[in-house]
Amino acid sequence: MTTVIKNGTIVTADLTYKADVKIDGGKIVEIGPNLSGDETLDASGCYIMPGGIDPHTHLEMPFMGTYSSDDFESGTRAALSGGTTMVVDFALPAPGQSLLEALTMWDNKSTRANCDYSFHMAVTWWSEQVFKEMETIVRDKGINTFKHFMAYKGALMVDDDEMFASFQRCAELGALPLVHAENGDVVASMSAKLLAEGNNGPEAHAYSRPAEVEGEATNRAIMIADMAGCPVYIVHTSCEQAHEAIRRARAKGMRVYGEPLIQHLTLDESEYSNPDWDHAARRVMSPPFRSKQHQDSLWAGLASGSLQVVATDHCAFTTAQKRFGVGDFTKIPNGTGGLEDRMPMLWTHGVNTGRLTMNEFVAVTSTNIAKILNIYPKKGAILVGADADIVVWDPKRSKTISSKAQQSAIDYNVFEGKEVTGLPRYTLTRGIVAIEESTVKTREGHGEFVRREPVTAVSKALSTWKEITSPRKVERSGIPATGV
Ligand SMILES: NC(=O)NCCC(=O)O
Ligand SMILES: [Zn+2]
Ligand SMILES: [Zn+2]
Repeated sequence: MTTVIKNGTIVTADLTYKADVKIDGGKIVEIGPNLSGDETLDASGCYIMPGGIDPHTHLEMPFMGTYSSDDFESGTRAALSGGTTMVVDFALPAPGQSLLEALTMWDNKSTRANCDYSFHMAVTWWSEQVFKEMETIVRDKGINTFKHFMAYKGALMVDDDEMFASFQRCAELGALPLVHAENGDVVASMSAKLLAEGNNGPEAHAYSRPAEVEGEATNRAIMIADMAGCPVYIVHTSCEQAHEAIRRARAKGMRVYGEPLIQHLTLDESEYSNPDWDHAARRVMSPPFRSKQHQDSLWAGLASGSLQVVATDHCAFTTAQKRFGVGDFTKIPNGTGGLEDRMPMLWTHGVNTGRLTMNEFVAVTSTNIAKILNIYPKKGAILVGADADIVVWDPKRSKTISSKAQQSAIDYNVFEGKEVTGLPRYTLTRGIVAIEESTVKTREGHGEFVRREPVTAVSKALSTWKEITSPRKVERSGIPATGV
C-alpha cells in the first residue's frame, strides 16, 4: 500500500520547497508534484520534515538505586507524540560487567519500542576484556559510539587513564567517544562539604556542580581525545565554559561536537529556589539548570554552528522516586524528561522567536546527528530511498504542556504550563502513521534496531591526518660514543 503526503512544504536541513512525498514499504519512493497513492495525508499549511532523532535517552535505566520510569514503550510513544521518530539509548554495563552481557539486557528491554532505536555502549571500567569486546560491539553489533562518564564517582565514573585507553581504542576502531563532562572528584568533594554544612536541599545539587566543573572536564576530554586521535562528542553541554572549550577546539580544527538539551535551553537555575521541595527536586539533573547568560551562549552556539545537536537526556523519575533524596540531595535520582516536548519547545523558543531558521531546526533535531552517527540518509533526510520517518509539522497548532495529557509515565512535567505553538499533525515511523494530532496510534514492538557502521568520513580524515603528523624517529648516521 502506498501513502502520499500532499499539499505540504518540504523542509530539510538545506532546502525548503513545495512537493508531495510518496511512501511505499516504509521508504520514501518519490518526491514531486501531483503524486497519488492508495492513502492520502493532507499537509496543507504544514511542513514535511525528517522525524526527530533524540540521541540521548535513558529508558528503564538502573540508576541511583532505582530505575528511570519511562521504558521503551512509554518513552518511544512520548517521542512519536512530539515528532521524534528515533531514539538512541545507552547500554550501561555495571563496573566489572561484560559489554556484551549489558547489551543483551538492553536488547531485551527495547523489544517494546514503538519507533526505531539504537544504542551507545558505555565504558564504565577498563580491562583487556573491555578492550576486546569493544571490537565485537563495533563490528558485530552495529554500535559505533562509546559513552564515558567523568562524573558519578564510585559508580559510572572513569579516570583519565581509562578514558585515554578507551579513546585510543575508539580511534583504532573508527568509533566515536561520547563524554559526560563534569569533574566527578570535585563534585564529590563539594557535595560532602555542602552536606556537612547542612545544605541538604535540592538547590545544593546545583551548588555542587558549578559551570567550572563542567568547563574543566569538557576541556580535559577534548584534549585527551586530541591526544588519542579521535573525534569527541560532548553530551548535555549546559554552560558557556563548556561551550567555549568546544568552540575553541573547533576553531583549531579539532573534530568536536556539542549537544545542548532542550531543558538547559529553556529552563533556568531559578527553578531550584522554588519553596516547594518537590518542584526543585523534580528538576535535579546533571549538569543542573544554569543562568540566562549560559542559555544565551547555547542558543548562539546552535545558530553559529559551534553546537550541533539538541537532545533531551530523557531520564524520568516519579515524584516518589525523587523523594529518596529528602534530607540528602545526593540521593535525589538525577534526571528529567523531555522526549515529547523537545521539538515543540525548540520550535516555539527557537523558530518562532527567530533564533533558528526552520532548516537549522531540522539540522539540530535530526540531520546533524544522523550524519554524526553515520545513519544519514537512511535517517534524518527527506530523500528517495530514506526511511519514511517523517513529521508533518503544523506551525499553527498549539497547546499548553500538561502532565495530565502526556505520554510519559511520570506524574509531572518540567515544562508544565508552557505554551507551545508548532506541533505534529502526523508522525510517521517507517511509513506508519503513529500520531494523528492528539490521537495516538503507536504499535508496540514496531521499532527496529538501527545498525551504525564505524569509520565515518570524519574519523577517516582524522586518522589520516594523525598518521601523517605522528611522531617519527629521527634516523641518524653518526651516533656519538657514550661515556668519556
Ligand atoms: N543527566 C542526568 O541527570 N541523568 C541521566 C544520566 C546522565 O546522563 O548523566
Ligand atoms: Zn550525563
Ligand atoms: Zn544522559
